[in-house]
Amino acid sequence: MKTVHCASYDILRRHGLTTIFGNPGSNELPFLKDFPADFRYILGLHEGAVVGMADGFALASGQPAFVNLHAAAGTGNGMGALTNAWYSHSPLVISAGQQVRSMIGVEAMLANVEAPQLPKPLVKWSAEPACAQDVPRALSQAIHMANLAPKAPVYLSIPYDDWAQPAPAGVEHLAARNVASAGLPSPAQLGELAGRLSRARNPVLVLGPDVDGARANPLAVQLAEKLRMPAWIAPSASRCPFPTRHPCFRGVLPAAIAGISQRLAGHDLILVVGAPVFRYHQFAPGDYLPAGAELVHITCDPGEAARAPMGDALVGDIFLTLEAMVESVRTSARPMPEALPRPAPRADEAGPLHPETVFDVIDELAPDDAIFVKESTSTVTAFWQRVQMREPGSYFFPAAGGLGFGLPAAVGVQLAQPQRRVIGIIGDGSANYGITALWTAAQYRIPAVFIILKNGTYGALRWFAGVLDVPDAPGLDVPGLDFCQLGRGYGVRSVQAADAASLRAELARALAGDEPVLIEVPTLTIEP
Ligand SMILES: Cc1ncc(Cn2c(C)c(CCOP(=O)(O)OP(=O)(O)O)sc2=O)c(N)n1
Ligand SMILES: [Ca+2]
Repeated sequence: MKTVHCASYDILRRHGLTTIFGNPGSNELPFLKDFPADFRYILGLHEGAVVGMADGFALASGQPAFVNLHAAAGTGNGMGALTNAWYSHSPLVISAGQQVRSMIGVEAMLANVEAPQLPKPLVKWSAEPACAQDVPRALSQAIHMANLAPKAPVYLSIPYDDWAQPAPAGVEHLAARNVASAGLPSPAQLGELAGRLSRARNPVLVLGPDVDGARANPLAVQLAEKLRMPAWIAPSASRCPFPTRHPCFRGVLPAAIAGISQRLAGHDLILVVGAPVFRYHQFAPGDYLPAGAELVHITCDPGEAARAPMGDALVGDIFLTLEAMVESVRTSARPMPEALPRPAPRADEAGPLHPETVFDVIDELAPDDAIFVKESTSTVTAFWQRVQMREPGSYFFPAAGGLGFGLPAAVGVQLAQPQRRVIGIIGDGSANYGITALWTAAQYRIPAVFIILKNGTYGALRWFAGVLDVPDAPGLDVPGLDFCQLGRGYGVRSVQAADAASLRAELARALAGDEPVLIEVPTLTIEP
C-alpha cells in the first residue's frame, strides 16, 4: 500500500525539491521517518536562519526550495525572514508539522491553532488539507502556486498522523503534471509600448530584482544600448539586474518620492521593468513624476501593477517582454551615455577602516563571477559605487529590509551556487539576527566568506534619527561584540582584519580555501 508519506516524497522528488531546510520538532518526526537516501536535510538552529537559507537557495537557484518548520512556534520564528521572501518573489514551499487531527481542537501541546492564518499576508497560499488523503494533492498545489508567476512563498500545515495513512487512488497523476506560466503581452500591447519607446525623446530605464530573477540582465543591456538609455536600479535594490560598470549604468535610485523625481528630471518616458513602482523608504513627499514625464511599468506581479500611485502598467513575463522590446524598438541615433567616473580610493589612515576601503579591497580580490550577499544598511551606496558586479545573480539584499537575511542567505546562495564564491558583507548589527547560520556553514562545510563590518552601532538608524529629528534615541549602539569568538563558537574559522593589508591577506586566503571563514573588520560609520 502506498502511503501519504511515500506519495509526498515522490512529488517532492519529481520537482527537484530534494534539499529540505528545516528545524524539527515531534510534529515533524513522522514526516522525517525513513528519510530517503536521495534527499538531504540542512539543519538550521533557528527557523529565521532556516527560512533565510532557503530564501538564498531559491533566489540563487531560480527554483523552489522546501522548508519544514515546527508548528506555530517554528513558523513564528521564521516570519521575519518570510517578509523578505514575500517581497523578493521567492518560491518557498514551507511545510509545518501539526498535532494529530483529533488533538487540534482541544489545543493539545504543539497544536498550530488556525494554522493557515498564521503566515498571512506573507504567503500567496496557505492551507491545512481537510483529510490525510488530500495531503499529496495539496503539496502538489503548493509547489505549483509557489512557482507560478508571481513566484512567492506558500504554507502547508500537515497533521503528523497523516503521513502513515494510505494514499488515495490516482495519486500517481500528481507527480506527472507539468504546470507553467506563459504571459507574453499581445502583439498590439507590445507594438504600442515599442512605439512609445521609439518615439521618446529622452527615455530612461529603471530595473528591478525580477529582471535579475528572470536572468534577463543581457536583454536589459541590449535595450539600454539600442535606445541609448541611462539605466538606473530601482530603489531598495535587493538584486543587481545590470552590470555596474556599463556606460549606461547610473546607480541605485534613492528610496524617496522627491529624490526619484529629481534624479529622473528631463526624461520624457520612464520604463520600469521588474520592480514595484516604487519601494520607497524614507518619507520625502514630492511629485511622483518629473515634469513632462510618463511612466510605463512592466511587471510579473498584478499586485505591483495595481497598487502603483502613477503610470501605466503591463503585467507579463519579464524575460519574454524584454526580448520582444529589444526586437521591436528602433535603434536610436542618440549618443551612448558616458560611463560614470570611478570613485577615488580612500587614503589609508590608522584606526578603523573606511567601508569604502573595505569595498575597494573586495573589488580588487573578488572573482569576476563572485556573488555578494549584503546586509549593512548604511554602506549600500558606497558598495554599489565601488564593487563591480557583472553577472546575473551577483547580489542579494533583504527585499523587505528584514534583518537576519545576510548570514543565512549567504549560506543558502553558496549551497545553490557551489561553482561561484559567495562573499557575505554583514553589519555588526544585522549579523546577530541570523548568527546561527554560521553553525550550518561549519557543519556542512559551506565555504561562504563572511565579512562583518564592525562599527559598533546601528549606523543606518543613526542616519534615520537625523532624518526624523530624533537626536537622542536610546538603543542605537552595539558595542563589545566579538565576532571572532562568536564565529569560533559556531565552528567557523574567524579572524580580525584591522587594516587594509591584513584584510587583503585574509580575504585572499579565504577565497583560496574551501571552508567558511569569518573576517571581522573594525570600520568607521558612514551615511547611507
Ligand atoms: C528584524 C529587524 N529588526 C530591526 C530592524 C531595524 N533596523 C536596524 C536595527 C538597522 C541597523 C543595522 O545595523 P548594521 O550594523 O547591520 O548595519 P549598519 O551599521 O551599516 O547600518 S537597519 C534597520 O532597519 C530591521 N530592519 N529588521
Ligand atoms: Ca553597524
